[in-house]
Amino acid sequence: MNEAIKISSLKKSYGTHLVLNGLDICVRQGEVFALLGVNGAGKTTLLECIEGLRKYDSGNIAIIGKVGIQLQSASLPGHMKALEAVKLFAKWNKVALDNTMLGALGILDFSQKQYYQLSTGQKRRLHLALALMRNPDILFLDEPTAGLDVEGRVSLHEQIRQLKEAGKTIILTSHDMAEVENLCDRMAILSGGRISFIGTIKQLNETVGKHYTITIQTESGTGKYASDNIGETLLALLTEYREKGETILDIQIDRGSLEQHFMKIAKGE
Ligand SMILES: Nc1ncnc2c1ncn2[C@@H]1O[C@H](COP(=O)(O)OP(=O)(O)OP(=O)(O)O)[C@@H](O)[C@H]1O
Repeated sequence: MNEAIKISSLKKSYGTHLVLNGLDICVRQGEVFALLGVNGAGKTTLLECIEGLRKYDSGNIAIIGKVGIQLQSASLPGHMKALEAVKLFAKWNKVALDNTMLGALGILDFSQKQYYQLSTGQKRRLHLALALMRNPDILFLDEPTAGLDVEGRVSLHEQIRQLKEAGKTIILTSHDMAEVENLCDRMAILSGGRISFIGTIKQLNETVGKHYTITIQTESGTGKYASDNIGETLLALLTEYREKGETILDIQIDRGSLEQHFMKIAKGE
């Protein structure tokens, strides 16, 4: 598959604080790609470097296609009506209004409302519409569903899926693993200035999926055991408990949620 973005040896510091320490990432055309990491890991910094909004110290970023950006903390003048903003952006970009796109994003429902009157979800949809104005090939979404209720989230997910179907490459940051699992083809986890994992959800599960926690409850207490080989460990534990003459009351085997796996990798454990 062709590349939409190719990043090599990217470094960025704020003063003495090294935030991106030599990143190599390829994003393929037409995929939904997530950037993950704990607060302060450098996701926004990386996005802004790719978008050309922030200078980086060294390395290379190649972008193949037209870019649209939805910033995390975008804002418009409070008294500007939604439709006025849309018309202004269309004029700037020298494009005709795309009523189909505006209708699909639900902008026409609140087009006469002033910006300050819009809900968080309506603002997000408006900013997405503005980002789509130039009909970009590559779309950057910085935490697109943060602060949205369930309905807003579901509707934005549907819009992102439709944009993918229309052939767009989408790069988003998120803290929500369920969202990433639902929407994204691949992801990169940033940790300590480096990429600690890059791949699909399936590959993430395969990488970390063999770490089990076994909890065994007996009359004399509860024992917790970590294992990479569930069959062997369980057999050894059962034999040990039998030899000690302890009656097992309950056994629980926990494979860990995707969220837990992510946190371990993101924290560099
Ligand atoms: N303009 C700046 N000047 C100095 N330091 C900054 C600046 N912007 C970000 N940083 C620092 O760089 C690090 C990475 O910040 P960044 O916002 O890129 O992280 P993030 O992963 O997007 O975090 P979050 O999940 O909280 O949005 C943080 O330690 C932050 O304090």
